[in-house]
Amino acid sequence: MPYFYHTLSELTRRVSGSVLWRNLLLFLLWLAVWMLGLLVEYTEHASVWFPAAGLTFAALFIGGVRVMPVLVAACVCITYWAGHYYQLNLSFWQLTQAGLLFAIAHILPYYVGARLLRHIALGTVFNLPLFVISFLVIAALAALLATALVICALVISGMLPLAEVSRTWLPFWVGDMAGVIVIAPLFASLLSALYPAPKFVLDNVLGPQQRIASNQFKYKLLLNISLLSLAMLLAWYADTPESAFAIFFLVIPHMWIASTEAPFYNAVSVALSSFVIALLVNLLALMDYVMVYQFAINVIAANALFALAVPSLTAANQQLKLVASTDSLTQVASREHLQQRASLEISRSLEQHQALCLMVFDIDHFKQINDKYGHSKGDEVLQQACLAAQQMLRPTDVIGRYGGDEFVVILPHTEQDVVVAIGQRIIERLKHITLDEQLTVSASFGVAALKADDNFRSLFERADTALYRAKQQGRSQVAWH
Ligand SMILES: Nc1nc2c(ncn2[C@@H]2O[C@H](COP(=O)(O)OP(=O)(O)OP(=O)(O)O)[C@@H](O)[C@H]2O)c(=O)[nH]1
Repeated sequence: MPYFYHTLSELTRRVSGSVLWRNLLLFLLWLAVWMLGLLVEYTEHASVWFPAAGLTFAALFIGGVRVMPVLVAACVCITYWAGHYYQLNLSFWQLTQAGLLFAIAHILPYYVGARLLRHIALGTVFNLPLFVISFLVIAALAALLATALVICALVISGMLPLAEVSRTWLPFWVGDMAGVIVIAPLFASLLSALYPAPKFVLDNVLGPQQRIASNQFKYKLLLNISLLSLAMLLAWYADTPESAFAIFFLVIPHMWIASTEAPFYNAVSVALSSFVIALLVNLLALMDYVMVYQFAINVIAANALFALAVPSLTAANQQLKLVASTDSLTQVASREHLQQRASLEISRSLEQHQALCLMVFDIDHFKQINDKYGHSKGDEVLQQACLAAQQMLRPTDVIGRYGGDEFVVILPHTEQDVVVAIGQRIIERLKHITLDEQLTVSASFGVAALKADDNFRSLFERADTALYRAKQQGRSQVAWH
C-alpha cells in the first residue's frame, strides 16, 4: 500500500506542475467517479451513495475557485451523457442549459460549505473534534441544499417528472451526504498534492504520519470487507429488516482501523467499504433495505472520522507526559516524576527486603558561578553535572532535579558504602568539566540508606542532613547518615 501511494504521489507531483494536466485529470476523475455512482444507482437519479458530491466538495475545499471551470465543464459533459443514457428527448441546446443549471445547483452549495470548513480549519488553534463535527454538519447541510437545487434544476429542464420529487429527495440527499462524508476526506488528501496551497497544507491538519500504513492494514481491510459481505449475505438470505441492521456492527472494525491507522488509510478503508456496501445492495437486490444501508454508510464514516482524534489525542497525551516527567534544562526526571518513581522503588524494596539508598547532591557555590559567569554558563554547569552523574549510574537508578542546583538519585539494590563510592567518583568526574578556564565545578553529597519504617520524605530528610554536614565540613565530599 505505501508503495502504491508513493507511485501515485510521484505521478501527482509531475501532473501538478502543469495547469492543463491537473485540470484534465480532475475533469476525467470527476466523470469516472460520477460513473461509479451510476454503478450503484438503484433508481433513476438516486444512488446508494453519490461519490461525485464528495469529489466536488474535496476539490473546492483544496483548490477553491480555480477548480470551478473544470467542475462546470464536467457537469455539462455528464448531462449530455445522462440525456443519452436515460434516453431523454432533449435537444443539444436544452441539454447544455440543463447542464449549466445542474452545474450551478451542484457546485454552489458545496463551494459555500467547503469555504466555511476551510475557514474553521484555518482558525487559530486547530481542533480535530471541532473540525470533524463541523465537516459532518456542513456536509449534511450542503448536501441538502444541493439536493433541493439539483432537483429543481432537473424538474425545470424536464429531466425529472414533478411527481417523482417526493419519492426521490430523501435517498438523493442521504446519497449525496454519504458521498461527501465518505469520499471527500480521501480525495482531499489526494488533491492536496495536485493543487498545492501554501496557506492550507492538509498534512498539517492530518499529521505527518498520514502516509504510513501498518503492516497489518491489508489484513484489517480484508477482514472488514469479509465481515460486511457476510452481514449483507445474511440480509439477502434472511430477507428481514432485522438482518439488514446487522451492517451497523461494521462500525466496530472501522473504529479500530481509524484509531490504529493513519488518516489517509482510514479514508481508504471507509471509501472501499462504502463502495462494496453500495455494490452489494445492487448485486444482491437489497433495494427494500436501501435506506438502512445508506444510513449505515453515513454512520460508519462519521464514527470513523471521530475516531481519527484517538491517535492524535494519544500522541498529545504521551508528549504531555514526557514534558511533565522531564526537567527541560537537564533532561533528568522532574521533581514530581522523581517522587513518584522514588515512592514506587521504596515500597518495592521494603516489600522485598532489598537494600536501597537515596543520594542528594548540590553544586558548591553555585550562586557565585552564576554571578561571575552569568546564568547561561550556570545552566551549562547544571547540564554537565547531570551528565557526569549519569555516567556513573546504572539504568535502574533514577536521577531527578529536586530544585535549583539540588539533585536526588535513587539507587535500588545498592548498599550505602557502594553509593558513597559512586558519589566520590562523581566528584572526580566533576573536576573534568571545562566550561571556562577558571571555572571549577564541585558538589557536595549526602547519602542515606533505607530503613524498615522509611518513606520518601524521611529518607530524603536524612540524606539532606548528611548533605548539610558535607557542606559544613568543607564541600566537595560525601557524607552519610
Ligand atoms: N543558572 C541557573 N541558576 C539557578 C537555577 N535554579 C536556581 N539557580 C540559582 O542557584 C543558586 C542556588 O544557590 P544555593 O544552593 O542557595 O547556594 P550556593 O551558592 O550553591 O552555595 P552552597 O550550596 O552553600 O554551596 C541561586 O543563586 C539560584 O538563583 C537554574 O535553573 N539556572
